[in-house]
Amino acid sequence: MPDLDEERAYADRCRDALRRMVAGARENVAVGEHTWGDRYTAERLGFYLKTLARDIGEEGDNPPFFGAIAYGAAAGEHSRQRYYLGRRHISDAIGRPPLVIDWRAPVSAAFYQASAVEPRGIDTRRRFGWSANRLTSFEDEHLLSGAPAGDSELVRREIERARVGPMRDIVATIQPEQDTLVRTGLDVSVCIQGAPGTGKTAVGLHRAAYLLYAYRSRLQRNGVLVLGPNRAFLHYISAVLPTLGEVDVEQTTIEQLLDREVRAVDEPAAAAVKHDARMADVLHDAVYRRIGRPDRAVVVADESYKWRVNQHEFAEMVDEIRTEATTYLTGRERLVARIVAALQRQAEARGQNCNGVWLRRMARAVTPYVEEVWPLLKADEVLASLLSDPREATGLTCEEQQAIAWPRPRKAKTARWTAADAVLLDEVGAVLERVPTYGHVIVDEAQDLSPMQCRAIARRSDHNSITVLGDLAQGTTPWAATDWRSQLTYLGKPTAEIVALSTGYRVPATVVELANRLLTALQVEVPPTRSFRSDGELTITHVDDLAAGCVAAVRRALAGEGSIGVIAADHRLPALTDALKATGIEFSAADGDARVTAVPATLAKGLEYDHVIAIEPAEIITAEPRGPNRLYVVLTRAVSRLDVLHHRALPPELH
Ligand SMILES: Nc1ncnc2c1ncn2[C@@H]1O[C@H](COP(=O)(O)OP(=O)(O)OP(=O)(O)O)[C@@H](O)[C@H]1O
Repeated sequence: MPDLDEERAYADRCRDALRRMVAGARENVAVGEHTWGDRYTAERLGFYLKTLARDIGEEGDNPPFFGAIAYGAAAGEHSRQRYYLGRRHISDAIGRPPLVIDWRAPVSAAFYQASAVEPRGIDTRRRFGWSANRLTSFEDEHLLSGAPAGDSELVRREIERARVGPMRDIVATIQPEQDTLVRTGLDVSVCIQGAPGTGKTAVGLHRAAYLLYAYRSRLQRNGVLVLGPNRAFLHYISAVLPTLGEVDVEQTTIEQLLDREVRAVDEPAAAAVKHDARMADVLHDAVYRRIGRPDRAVVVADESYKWRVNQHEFAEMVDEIRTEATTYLTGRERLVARIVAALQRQAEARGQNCNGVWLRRMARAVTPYVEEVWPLLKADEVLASLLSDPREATGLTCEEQQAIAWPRPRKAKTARWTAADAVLLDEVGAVLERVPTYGHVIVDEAQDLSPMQCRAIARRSDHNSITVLGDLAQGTTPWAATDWRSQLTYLGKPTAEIVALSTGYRVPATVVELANRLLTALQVEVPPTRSFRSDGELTITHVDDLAAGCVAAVRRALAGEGSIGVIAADHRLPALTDALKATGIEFSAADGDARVTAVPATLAKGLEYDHVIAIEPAEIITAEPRGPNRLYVVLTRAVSRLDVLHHRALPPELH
């Protein structure tokens, strides 16, 4: 294997080749703008090139490769071959073997999966250490020698490094159990139950990148959707996929996906009913109840003739289509078409020429008859009518009907929709007509979704696969799942495989041990986390004044490195941020990028900070019905250090 100087020379050669690739591609864009006439493609390519240019130019901290594998003599087609692995494929000439192979290529899988027990023909696995953009070291594992490999120091250092800024990719250090999930085929739906910091989000994002590489043409049309819990989370993860060269993945929240202006908040009792699975039948009924029975025949005058479908035949058509239609509006269109076809048969029997113009005229003429029995509906009108008078919702109890009833009837135009209404509107919309689907959907923090939200996701992945990521112990919504099988059923994938991850890469062992003590209070069956990390620090301090204690803790934390997150019950946070402001400490909100971030407990999910200052656990517990779960989330955000400050008594589990 080459020595360090030779590896550095190889890295320079790769950088030069990458620069030439960018220059060549840029030229292609310039040419493409004139010849393709496809502005979209040129734009996407331009965006891709900018990312590429930024990676090798401005950012400069993305090494061209992170690992290499050298095969032994008895490795078939790979015999004595050496491959370098990087975030992207690099080649210096067409027809020559690439200098660097994309981490997603089939040959790269061996880098992640090979072990001393199962070397897969690999003689040496080399991991490279970089500092900024300089190759500083490498570490070899000789897998064929049969000696058991110890833990890689470079992997440990990467996992234990202090965190700053947004989430980074983990391509250099993906662990074997994670790699298996990342490389699961496009046709397979999988559910990953993982304790905090086990890399669920990382696995989900890398799976998106892998699928786009391995199944690009199949995914080109429908795309990949990543759903996260809130904007702060999306901000945190937003850089990972672009760094991996994937800029076309839609990353959003379920609220943004449903795209409704939310102008009101439901009482808890109303929200509970609206998110209940029975609402699917209630809404289906509310739509299909509008279909009536014809009370007259269809009669259409056509020059000197009159074509007709008698009342009985008309009623039969309605009944038949009602049972076979996939959606309400296709049913309506089919009814029009069926009536027109009946008229056409009569007209043709009389020698009429039934061309396109004639057919369209007939369709217009029969529409008023259809409207009487199968009226055109809009989702917001259906829901406004139901919420104005929910007595027709026979699947609900009287109390439930009252809980969702508006105080006075309203029209759709003046309705002030809530977040739960947005989900119901989507459901009604789907009863009316099909929604477009994605090629693959990745759902993070899926334990928090209600049955109705799950259905909204299920219909967007109809006939396609999904990746479900979550942790039952971190469920904080009133409808949070307590078992995955039923959640998967609502998500339309009842038989998806459930895989558990329990090695935590974020939270150090001392902090994990504290958080694990809460598990018994959470009433869900999940294995406790095992931490990969033996470093880290935990302090629990009683303070007389929370705000003053917080300021002092932040000051101490600022003397070290890494990001700092102050997390407190939502109603406590303003007093703390006022105190930070008064002392001139700069900080940002949960979706900002300052070194200190002030985070309400309800937004902490999915985020992580090098140093977390968690304020008053007892208050976090009492702030909401699932307070213990929220506290579990808060305590597991720390990467290197957790300071717990309390004035009130600590919750008994934490003693
Ligand atoms: N193989 C790995 N190599 C390096 N870092 C890793 C690896 N796996 C996970 N991490 C890091 O551990 C941290 C936690 O990962 P991630 O946020 O994906 O976990 P999670 O299971 O989604 O956690 P939570 O449920 O608490 O949101 C991240 O900083 C991630 O980059």
